[in-house]
Amino acid sequence: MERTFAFLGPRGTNTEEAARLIFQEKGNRFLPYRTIPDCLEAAAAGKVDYAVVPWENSLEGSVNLTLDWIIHKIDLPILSELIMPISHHLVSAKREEPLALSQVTKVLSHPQAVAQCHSYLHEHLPHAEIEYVSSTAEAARLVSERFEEPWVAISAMQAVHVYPVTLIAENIEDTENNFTRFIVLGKKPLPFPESEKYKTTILVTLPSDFPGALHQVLSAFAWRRLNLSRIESRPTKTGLGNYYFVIDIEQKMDDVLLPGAFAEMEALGCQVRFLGTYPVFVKERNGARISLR
Ligand SMILES: O=C(O)C(=O)C[C@]1(C(=O)O)C=C[C@@H](O)C=C1
Repeated sequence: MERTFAFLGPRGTNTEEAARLIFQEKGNRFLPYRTIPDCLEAAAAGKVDYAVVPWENSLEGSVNLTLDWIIHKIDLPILSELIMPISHHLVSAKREEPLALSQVTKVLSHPQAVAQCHSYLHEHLPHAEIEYVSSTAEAARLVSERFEEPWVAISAMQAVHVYPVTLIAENIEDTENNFTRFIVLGKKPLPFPESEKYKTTILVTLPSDFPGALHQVLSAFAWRRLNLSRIESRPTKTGLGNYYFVIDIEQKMDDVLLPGAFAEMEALGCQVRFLGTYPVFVKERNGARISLR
């Protein structure tokens, strides 16, 4: 059965690698979209079956654009998560004389990628301007097109195979512990194999004027011994100081514990929105295959 996947493009992004890794079966089609909102809207409008987007990085934290779009703009369940190691590389346009770092005037990349390479940039390219673009592959594409400019891009290794660029420096991320979580969203369920690890993600809005509401919410999980792996607050966009809490619970939706916790929060006056219950897949660094954890 043919399935279509929107990914943050153009060709050669980390998101494309994540999408192709998790959906390796023949017949799947992967379509590049220019921005994260474009990917999510394509899946929401049924132009593609699924969207694959980044949503958290181990060095830089949440990809706020993904969170905000899921919260405010669309209503698509999260169907799975892939955790993938990320390496960044410095590339320039192919040129006769290799570009010396001292000649570089501008570094282009995605804001998350730049943030994951601050130490390298501080040490080796303190003189260069930083320009944020929509993805790491877009940075490589632009640098290759403007080959007369002394510009470099921070991009993934796949981009080196897609665009006419040369590697200048490899693995420039601040630490080896650089992992990004990608999620798959879509209306139709996907037949994933059983996994040892599942998560459930919810969005909680606290009642106003309720001192200690967050404490009460957390205790609804604590006394049921439900493990939380992330609590992220995002503005509701209704006024300064109003927040949603995105909460990842380390287990699959069940019939007893989670419905009980949600009912308890609702009884406190909280609004609870279910964002998905899904298997987690992990690609180990240097691991040829993804494993289930
Ligand atoms: O630009 C890319 O290659 C992406 O896939 C985006 C993205 C991100 O938004 O976090 C994905 C993984 C890395 O953390 C850096 C950039």
